[in-house]
Amino acid sequence: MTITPEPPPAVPTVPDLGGVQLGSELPAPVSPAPISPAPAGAPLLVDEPAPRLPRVGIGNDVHAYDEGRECWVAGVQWPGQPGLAGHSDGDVAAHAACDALLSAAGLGDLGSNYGTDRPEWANAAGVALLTETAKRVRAAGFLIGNVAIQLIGGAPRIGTRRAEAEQALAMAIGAPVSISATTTDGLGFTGRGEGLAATAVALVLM
Ligand SMILES: Nc1ccn([C@@H]2O[C@H](COP(=O)(O)O)[C@@H](O)[C@H]2O)c(=O)n1
Ligand SMILES: C[C@@]1(CO)OP(=O)(O)OP(=O)(O)OC[C@H]1O
Repeated sequence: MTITPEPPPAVPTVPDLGGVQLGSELPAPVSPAPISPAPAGAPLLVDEPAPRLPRVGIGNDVHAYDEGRECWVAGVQWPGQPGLAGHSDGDVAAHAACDALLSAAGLGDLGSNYGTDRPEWANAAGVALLTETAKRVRAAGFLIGNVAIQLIGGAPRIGTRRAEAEQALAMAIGAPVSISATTTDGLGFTGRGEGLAATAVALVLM
């Protein structure tokens, strides 16, 4: 039986770039140095320092709105905005950042570090928890790279004071903090105006 080879797959066409060649501005690729196989009987473990890989951590927090409390979000007071319920000041942005840093450093979470059973943290400011968290992360031998936070909910509108809020939290951890926000387009508990949520990621180095 004669087998007819299938035609090669069609090469994707490249859009007309008006004479500009894709990749023409890139340096010529450099061939990697050949890697010699380890000689037979060589020990598998080499006496070299382990690479200092970055570690990421994730944090989430949610608090219900409480009109009777001052609104503290992302280390900043928001006059005229609904406050947040909680054992502390309910600053979801600072709390999510704490959890992300603790997670990156393998130091547990907010509850295991500052549980509601510890009266000394009652009504604590988010910035106070974050300052203490950064101290614990550094004491465990980590450098803090950065923290990124996203607020999820309608109020407060972080965009109106983003730089101020980022600076307040950056001062607390001694590293850059970026804050974004989304409203969820009216969906879910945040859309119904029941509360505010935040998610954060942190990067630390050993
Ligand atoms: N608490 C918030 C929520 C949103 N923003 C800003 O509004 C933009 C549009 O929100 P979507 O839900 O439609 O994505 C968002 O990108 C933020 O710039 C805010 O400042 N504070
Ligand atoms: C911060 C702590 C402690 O004061 O209390 P809350 O303000 O209730 O915050 P939450 O993020 O729900 O839990 C962590 C608690 O340990």
